[in-house]
Amino acid sequence: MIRIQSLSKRFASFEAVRSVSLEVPKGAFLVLVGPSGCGKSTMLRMLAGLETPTAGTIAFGDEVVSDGDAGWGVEPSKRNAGLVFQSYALWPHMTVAGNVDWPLKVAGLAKAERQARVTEVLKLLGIEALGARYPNEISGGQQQRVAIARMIAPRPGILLFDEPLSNLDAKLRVEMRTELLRVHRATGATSVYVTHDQVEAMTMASHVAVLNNGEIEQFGSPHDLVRDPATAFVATFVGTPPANLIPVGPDLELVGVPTGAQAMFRPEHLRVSDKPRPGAIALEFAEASPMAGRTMITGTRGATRLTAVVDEAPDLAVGDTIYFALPSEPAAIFAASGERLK
Ligand SMILES: Nc1ncnc2c1ncn2[C@@H]1O[C@H](COP(=O)(O)OP(=O)(O)OP(=O)(O)O)[C@@H](O)[C@H]1O
Repeated sequence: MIRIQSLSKRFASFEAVRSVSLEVPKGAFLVLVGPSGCGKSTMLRMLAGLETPTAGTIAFGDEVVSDGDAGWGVEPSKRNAGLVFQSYALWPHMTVAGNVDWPLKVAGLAKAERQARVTEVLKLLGIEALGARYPNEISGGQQQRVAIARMIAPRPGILLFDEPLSNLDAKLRVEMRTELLRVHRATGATSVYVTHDQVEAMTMASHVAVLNNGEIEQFGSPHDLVRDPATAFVATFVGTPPANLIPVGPDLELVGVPTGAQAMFRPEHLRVSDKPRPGAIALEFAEASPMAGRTMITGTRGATRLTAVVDEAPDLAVGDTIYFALPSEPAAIFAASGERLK
């Protein structure tokens, strides 16, 4: 179990993390997701013990490991937590087996026990054939597997990942997501995983915290976030594709909703046509891409950008006028400031 209470981190006058509180049970796969600079890495570094919080606490199970109010924290090496970064940081002069063995040696385990554990984790990561190779003799994807094997070898109760897949090509990244989840389950550990990629977050997480400007916009399951976004930011950040937000105003009048509020419409609820329809919004056709047997259509005009997912796509060239028809009721309404009204 990980419990974070009123956690803040200030660098000089800049507050990178602002009073974050959340709790996940043992075995959870928590993803911290948000745009660049939102404070994800700072959160992870505080969990690892590499940064001391300015205020608030972190507990792993019953043990408080960081106390910002007291200015105190348990040493990184004594937290029962393993960390994997985007760059693999393997020791180049050691073989794959040597790299994985290293933390066990540091922990003072007997040789026979170490050998058995190295074999076991190399097998779990599917790299048992690479034990005698050096890091420069294996691919990037294999190096990342070695880094993960090295992290889990001493059986940490908490696994911390900072964008571990972002150096891999797109296909390998998708495969490694599944692999990582398998390893996470096999270890029974509680994982915290940082990414800016919402698709990664939504496919891997048991719990997601969406961060923006150092604050939690929403904390919940991937399903909760898509079905019931708490803020306009979350509505347009998660989902494939994310929902549309349209300002209530000249393009869209809604009874009882003030001008300036924003109405949310899901891409699968929009209809498109190359012919004008009453109430439809005229945009310029920007792109069409196939998506699981359907077509995702995007239209733009100035700052307005709408996405629809449809069965039948009109035959249009880029720049042609396309009409987006909205359902009569929006799926949600947000204030101009982003908070959910309905
Ligand atoms: N040591 C530091 N000193 C001063 N400011 C810092 C320090 N570390 C981080 N920051 C600032 O805190 C904010 C959050 O940084 P952080 O690295 O946590 O963001 P992030 O969400 O991980 O971003 P990215 O996805 O780009 O890595 C940023 O504005 C960053 O410039």
